[in-house]
Amino acid sequence: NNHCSSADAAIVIEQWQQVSSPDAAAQTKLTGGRAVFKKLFEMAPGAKALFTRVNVDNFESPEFNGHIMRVMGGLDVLVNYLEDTATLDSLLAHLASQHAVRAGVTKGAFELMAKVLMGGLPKVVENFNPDAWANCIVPILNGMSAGLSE
Ligand code: HEM
Repeated sequence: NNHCSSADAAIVIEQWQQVSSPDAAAQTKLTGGRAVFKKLFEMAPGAKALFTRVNVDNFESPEFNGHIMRVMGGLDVLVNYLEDTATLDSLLAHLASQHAVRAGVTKGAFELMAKVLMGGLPKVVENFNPDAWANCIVPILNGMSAGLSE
């Protein structure tokens, strides 16, 4: 499949450690994830309604915290599998099917998420390498949104 080169993958995996290492993760994943969703809803206010079930109206509720950590945990697994593209594709196919059953989730929302991540990550990752990240993140988000409507 069209994933990033192993050189790009190595950079991204190494830089992701700054966000996801065990001592950083408990806070950065939650606060970073919150920032991502806040920005996403600013850019696409209509998307908020998709998350009613996980109590999006109470942005710091246990339910929405749980949702954020499922998403960030998912992203963590994907990034760490960038160099094993067969397993990566299997993970992406599973996530794609989990999103396909949620009415209203579109490809466009995933494109927006890519933009939000590319805008936010430089704030928490030192020496952020935009090319490597774009090369790796875009195929991941495309893979997860495969089969969704535009
Ligand atoms: C980095 C990108 C993303 C990752 C890794 C990700 C991952 C996940 C995971 C792991 C779940 C929980 C699945 C389950 O337990 O059933 C989930 C649920 C969900 N995701 Fe995503 N997601 C991402 C982006 C998005 C985007 C861009 C949207 C649309 C705006 C979206 C919409 C949803 C919805 C509506 C749910 C169900 C929430 C609920 O439990 O009611 N996701 N996502």
